[in-house]
Amino acid sequence: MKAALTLEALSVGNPGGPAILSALSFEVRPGEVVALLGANGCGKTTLLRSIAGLVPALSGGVRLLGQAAPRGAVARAEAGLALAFQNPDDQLFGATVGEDVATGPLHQGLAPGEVRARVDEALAATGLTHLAGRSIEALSFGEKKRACLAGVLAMHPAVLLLDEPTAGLDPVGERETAGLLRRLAREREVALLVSTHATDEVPFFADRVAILGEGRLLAFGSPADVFRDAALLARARLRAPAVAELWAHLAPFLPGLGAAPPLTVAEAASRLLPLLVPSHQEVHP
Ligand SMILES: Nc1ncnc2c1ncn2[C@@H]1O[C@H](COP(=O)(O)OP(=O)(O)OP(=O)(O)O)[C@@H](O)[C@H]1O
Repeated sequence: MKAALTLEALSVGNPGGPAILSALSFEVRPGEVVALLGANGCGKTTLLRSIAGLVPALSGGVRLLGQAAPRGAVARAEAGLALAFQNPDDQLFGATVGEDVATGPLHQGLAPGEVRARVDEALAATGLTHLAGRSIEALSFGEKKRACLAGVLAMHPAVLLLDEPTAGLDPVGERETAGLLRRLAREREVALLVSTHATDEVPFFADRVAILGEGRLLAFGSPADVFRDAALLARARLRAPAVAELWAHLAPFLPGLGAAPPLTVAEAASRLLPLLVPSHQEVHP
């Protein structure tokens, strides 16, 4: 399958400054979610802004849907790419939530009925329908983050870049957003590149993980591969999901657990129950 987004030896930094990340090469396929992980200040936002065309690359290239990406943010948006900003105040300009979410579809030149349908759909997906008429200034931080997500969803992009979409969300909202990202990828074939510090959610939404650190791409692989590499995580100032850390503490004393830790509570439960309750499999086949 042709990649939706391809980075070719891309080096990025702030205008006039040195490279923050050098020679990054990886791709995101249609229907795939790639999580972008790395410590504070490693360059996740800089990378996403550069891919979106807001900051020129220092060297290397970006391909969108198989073509060299056009220059500049507007041309890249027209080519099917959207970025939801880390700081909602950088993105939200409409008077009300509904007006703000309509901005993208209106710029796309859609008919009024289609714009309304896109807005309704995006607000429902992000749990904001009841706030459609509320002024942007009156929103809580978490509501603003959801409004940012709704705004990019309404544009129906082929490639969606999300900068910490779950930051500031309540725990249920965090899990709901993880599910929404999964569905977007599966049902609409969107390619998603998502920067996040929500380590415990990554196994729920990401197919592959890009680990950034030391000014470069340290690793690119499945959540199982990267989260089971303790040396890699230490180098990148990251940790595995909490349930995998618990497993690592227990495994030396309970050989039956096996070495490869689970990444979700559900996976841990299904592996622990037969050990702790031998009759479990007969009772609950
Ligand atoms: N306008 C700017 N001018 C100079 N340096 C900047 C500018 N914006 C960001 N930086 C620096 O660039 C580096 C990368 O910042 P960036 O925001 O991309 O990191 P990040 O990985 O997204 O961090 P976080 O996890 O804290 O959001 C940081 O050291 C930051 O201080």
